[in-house]
Amino acid sequence: MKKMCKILWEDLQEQKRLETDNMTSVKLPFFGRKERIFLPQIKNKKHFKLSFNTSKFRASKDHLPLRVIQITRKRPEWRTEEEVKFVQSCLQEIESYQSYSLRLQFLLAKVIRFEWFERGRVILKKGHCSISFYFIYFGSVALTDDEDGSSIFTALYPVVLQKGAKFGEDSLLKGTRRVATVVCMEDTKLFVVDKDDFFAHKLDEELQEELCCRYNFIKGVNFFAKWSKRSIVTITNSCKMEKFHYGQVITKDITNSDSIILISKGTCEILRLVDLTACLSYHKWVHQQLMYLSKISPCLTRKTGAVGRKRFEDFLRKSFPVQVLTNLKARDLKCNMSQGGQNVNRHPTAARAKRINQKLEKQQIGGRFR
Ligand SMILES: Nc1ncnc2c1ncn2[C@@H]1O[C@@H]2COP(=O)(O)O[C@H]2[C@H]1O
Repeated sequence: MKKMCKILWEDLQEQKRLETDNMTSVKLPFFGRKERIFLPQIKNKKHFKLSFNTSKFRASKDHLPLRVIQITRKRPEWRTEEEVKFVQSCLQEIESYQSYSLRLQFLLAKVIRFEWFERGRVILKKGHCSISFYFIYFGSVALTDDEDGSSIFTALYPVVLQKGAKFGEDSLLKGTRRVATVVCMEDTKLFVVDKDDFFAHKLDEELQEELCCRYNFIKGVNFFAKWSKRSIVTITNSCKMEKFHYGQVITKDITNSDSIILISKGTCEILRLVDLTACLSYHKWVHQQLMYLSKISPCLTRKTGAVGRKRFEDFLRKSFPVQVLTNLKARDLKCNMSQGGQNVNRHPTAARAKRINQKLEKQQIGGRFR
């Protein structure tokens, strides 16, 4: 609101100035500062109309809700659970933060605070004691070996950490000194976790426990059996835990993914679409199955009058267990039902699809014996 008033006031001042300069005699398409308030074609003074340039008020990429800043200014014990959850949801923008378990994310959101540094500002110095660690919400920082960080803007290939990264955690956990100087490459928004809060809220224990669990799990996977301890520790520190609920698609196309997925708990199905239209043995097999089907229920082929392809598709649909192809079936069902003029949810859940499917199958069976 303040911003809006300020812009209006500035532009009204501009209008007055232009009016005194006999602006009406000059054809000026813009009124005031053109990027702020736009005045459509001034022809008649009576039709002066102020209109807002909405792009000026659109949330920018680095936008952080004011409420988050207000909450993180409070002492950890004064933050309510709802506030902490709100901060946690906003911090999902930060990739390195996402790598923690939900429990740790919550604990971090309880103690985290916001800081903003301008370009060129040294955040921490090499050799100093570690008192906090940082998440980059927006901007970038560079690492250097010299204590004052002066070489950063002249170095050819500085190590740069971008939005989403974190730094300073290792020395805080190990109680060692800083191994590098960190300088802002641009105006940078950071979330900071202080050592005192970190240990007071037993985040170190939580973190160690989580890392230990991850390490043991990764070590137990056959694929990593021959990997060195150091490599496994590196993976442990860089991997991220994610939870998926029943029926949720983990990834649509794993071949395009740049990560590998390890299942620590539960099961998932991997569906592969294979084009068998040119495969003779497959057609032979289908033919055999259809022959068999027509033997055990001859009315099916005679009564439906369906063409081979339709019968084949029906057969395929029924030949897989319901839970295996729930999603495909749901899609198929949606299509079938909308053709029949029935009203179906746009995204039926797996359970619902299963129920509808069973109902349909029952109807079909009933139909066959009528
Ligand atoms: N090569 C690197 N790549 C990424 N981060 C680094 C690298 N070297 C140092 N850091 C980070 O920079 C931080 C400097 O302070 P710390 O030693 O506390 O922790 C360090 C790491 O988090």
